[in-house]
Amino acid sequence: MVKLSAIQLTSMPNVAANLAVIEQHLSNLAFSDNHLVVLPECCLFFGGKDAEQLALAKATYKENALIHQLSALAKKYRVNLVAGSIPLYHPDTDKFTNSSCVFLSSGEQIAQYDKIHLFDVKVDDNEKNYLESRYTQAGKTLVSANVNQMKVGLTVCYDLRFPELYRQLTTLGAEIITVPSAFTKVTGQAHWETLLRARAIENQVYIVAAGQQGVHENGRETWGHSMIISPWGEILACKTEGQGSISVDVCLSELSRIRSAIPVAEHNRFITALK
Ligand SMILES: O=C(O)CNC(=O)[C@H](CS)NC(=O)CCC(=O)C(=O)O
Repeated sequence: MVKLSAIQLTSMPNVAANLAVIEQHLSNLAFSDNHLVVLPECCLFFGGKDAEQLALAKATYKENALIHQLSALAKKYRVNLVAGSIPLYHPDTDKFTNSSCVFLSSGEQIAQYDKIHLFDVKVDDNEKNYLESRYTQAGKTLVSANVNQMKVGLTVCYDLRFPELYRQLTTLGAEIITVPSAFTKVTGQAHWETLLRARAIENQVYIVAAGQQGVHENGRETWGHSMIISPWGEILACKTEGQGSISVDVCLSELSRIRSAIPVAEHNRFITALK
């Protein structure tokens, strides 16, 4: 058995305040090496002015401060932590990567995934246009992490709309795929649950999706509805609104049962080349 948790946040443009909220939620969760806890996208800084994330990434680059703070939390609360995403400075381009970092319960960092698909999109909400690529450098590489018995594939937010990424992570062995997010209220209402359940069903994986939710300091509204979904597509837990955590105990042998009953990986005529 392993335990999967997602923490939903209404993050502010203030690292210390967000760390305190994360710490409060972590302190309510079970101490266990077989526990995977997922935080939302931009968990340490969200809802500020456009260039502020870049400024934070630059200011914390030398000492790797954001990584150290998250590592300390994973160690203190003895949980394996998929720390949603944080901005990490990329000097070559003078931008930052929107990076999902994985820490073991020892505090050791074992993975960094840089968001591949950037949200350059027109959405009919307060802000209308999003241009994530203005300050963000897109990642290029698939990343998975082995966390004890858990084979975890990493994605971030808008990546959810690109099923090829999920298929490749699954083909490379992922059994749990994490989706730290800050979906807009408008697109979340229309698409979030359907996309998450489809990714879980088609790949026969557990999905742990942790969202931002609420009205943030810059007026932006996020959808929340953090969810843990089974490889059969069932919503095992959901937090619609507010900050807080959801947790479920799952048995990873459920995966092999579903995968042998409906062997889509074997039947798939497109993925042979990837194997
Ligand atoms: O820019 C920041 O401050 C942090 N990054 C985000 O909030 C990102 C990029 S703007 N949001 C998404 O990817 C939303 C995707 C989404 O809502 C959808 O696919 O419908």
